[in-house]
Amino acid sequence: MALVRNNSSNGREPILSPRSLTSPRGLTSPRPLTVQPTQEPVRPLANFPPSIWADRFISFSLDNNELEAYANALEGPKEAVRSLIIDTTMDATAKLKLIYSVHRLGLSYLYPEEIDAELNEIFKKIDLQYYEQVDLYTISVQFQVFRHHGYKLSSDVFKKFKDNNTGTFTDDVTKDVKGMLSLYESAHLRLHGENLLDEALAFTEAQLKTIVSTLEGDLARQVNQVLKRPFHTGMPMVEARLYFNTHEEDFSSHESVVKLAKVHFNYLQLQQKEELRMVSQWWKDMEFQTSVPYIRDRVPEIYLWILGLYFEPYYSRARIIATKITLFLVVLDDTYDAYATIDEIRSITDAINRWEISAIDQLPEYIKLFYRILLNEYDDLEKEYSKDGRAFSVHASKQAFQEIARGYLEEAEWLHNGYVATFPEYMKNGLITSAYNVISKSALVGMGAIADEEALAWYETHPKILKASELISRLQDDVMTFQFERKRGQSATGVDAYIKEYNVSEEVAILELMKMIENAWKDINEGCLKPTEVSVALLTPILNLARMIDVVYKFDDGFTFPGKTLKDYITLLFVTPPPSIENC
Ligand SMILES: CC(C)=CCC/C(C)=C/CC/C(C)=C/COP(=O)(O)OP(=O)(O)O
Repeated sequence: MALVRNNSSNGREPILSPRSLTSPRGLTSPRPLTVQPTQEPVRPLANFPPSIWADRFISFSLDNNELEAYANALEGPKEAVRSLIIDTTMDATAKLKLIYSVHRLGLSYLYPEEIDAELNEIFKKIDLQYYEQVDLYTISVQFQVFRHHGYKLSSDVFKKFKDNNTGTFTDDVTKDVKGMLSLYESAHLRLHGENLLDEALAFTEAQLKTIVSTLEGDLARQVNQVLKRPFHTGMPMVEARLYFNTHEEDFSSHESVVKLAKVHFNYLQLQQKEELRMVSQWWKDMEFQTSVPYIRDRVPEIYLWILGLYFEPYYSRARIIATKITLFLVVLDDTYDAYATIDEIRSITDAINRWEISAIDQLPEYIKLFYRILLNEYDDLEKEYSKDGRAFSVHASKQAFQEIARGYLEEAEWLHNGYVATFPEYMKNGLITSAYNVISKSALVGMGAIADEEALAWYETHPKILKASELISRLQDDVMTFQFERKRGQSATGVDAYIKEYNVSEEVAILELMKMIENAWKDINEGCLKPTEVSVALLTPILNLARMIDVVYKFDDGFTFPGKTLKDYITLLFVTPPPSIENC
């Protein structure tokens, strides 16, 4: 949340214009609108920057023949890469490098069993003595490839790079830029107690920053890229495109990998542009831009966020559902933070908890259309998923939505009463308002058979990895937005709660919260190691939610002001043509 508090009504258009009362889905207001000459209350308007994209993505027109042609073109290289992965004549070092590249290019979901079988076989036979003979780059790649896939290769493999006398890293490390870069990537996979990796991260970061301006070509691009964001905390789809552009030497010897990556990028871009068109059209048809014009109008940004959770083609329906529900969250969050009065917030929260259309009468005019659409969308989902016995996931999403409304109300009550919560109190509510419980549960709705009742039951236990992802979301957002929130008179942030609780300076509070975020990342890394509590397919969206917070909030409030990172990412994925497949 950002921008300066603005208490004037600002000469805005009436919130609910007659046009906004009808929609193609028959969402007509039950009563004719009579304009009451009531006095407009003081509202905490934020004047959010408008959408950068306007209707740009609505005009896309999918050519199904083209999509099908790409789908067919995938088959050949897909099988050729499969043959490489299971090739018994390839030595373990080459095999691990291949699997590393396949993973970084976003292709490992095509071969889950083959890759696991290969890694399992190699991991069983690993002799730590082997690592005494090999260079830093090779060790780092192997360390990452094992940890990416849940195998806990010991961080002791890096021990030999530390000088026992000085306790620092050896000169050989400093001279090996590629090795350092790869060690830096590896260190982000650290677990609790892996002090060597904590030190390696600080050391390599400082070294790479010192030398980056002296480098040229791909190496310079790679180092700049990793310093901005290492693979492990990035958005998988974007990381795949960047890796393809700057690490060609890693995989160019395998022609089928190059070809597969190219066709795959082209296929996915078409599919995703169509999905983005669908949600953009829906948003326009639902007339949110006119009924709730005070919110952050961020359809491509929210679609990107959800694409960050899962990009696999078979989650297309899941992405559409999760995007719509997350857009509902934006409406709710901005209504509570940047428009409604406290009485209106109480009544909206009550209506969301009653969840029945008759509750619409208690709502202020401006939010009635939203309420109707919210109930309709969930009704449609319930009908759609009841057919195959999956309505339980829709109910879980709805309950989480009701819970977050109560969480937002709690924040609003604190603010209304001028109360700064204790830190534990803040965090209890803050994990709810992180929105990640709603989003992760909503993400399950369209995922199909793997998101069964057992999977949901695991989510309901509020596992450590989910808590960690929520904590990262809540605190990374707070650290980047608390100054703006304060300016707007919003003091419900973790930074203020921490300062009050522990009577420390702002700097100390921020450092402590950053440490909590680091520890939460270690929890996530541990939760992704074998044996995992649930399947990797269910864990990955939770890991990816944490990654998306890093993407959006690492440098600034990238959601309120999406003109930097998110604009670049949206441009790269949905505007810039993917690598050409001519001559493939
Ligand atoms: C909290 C957070 C980063 C959530 C991310 C998940 C997500 C996409 C939620 C939808 C609503 C949203 C964009 C909240 C962040 O804005 P904000 O900074 O105004 O959130 P706040 O009002 O909860 O601080």
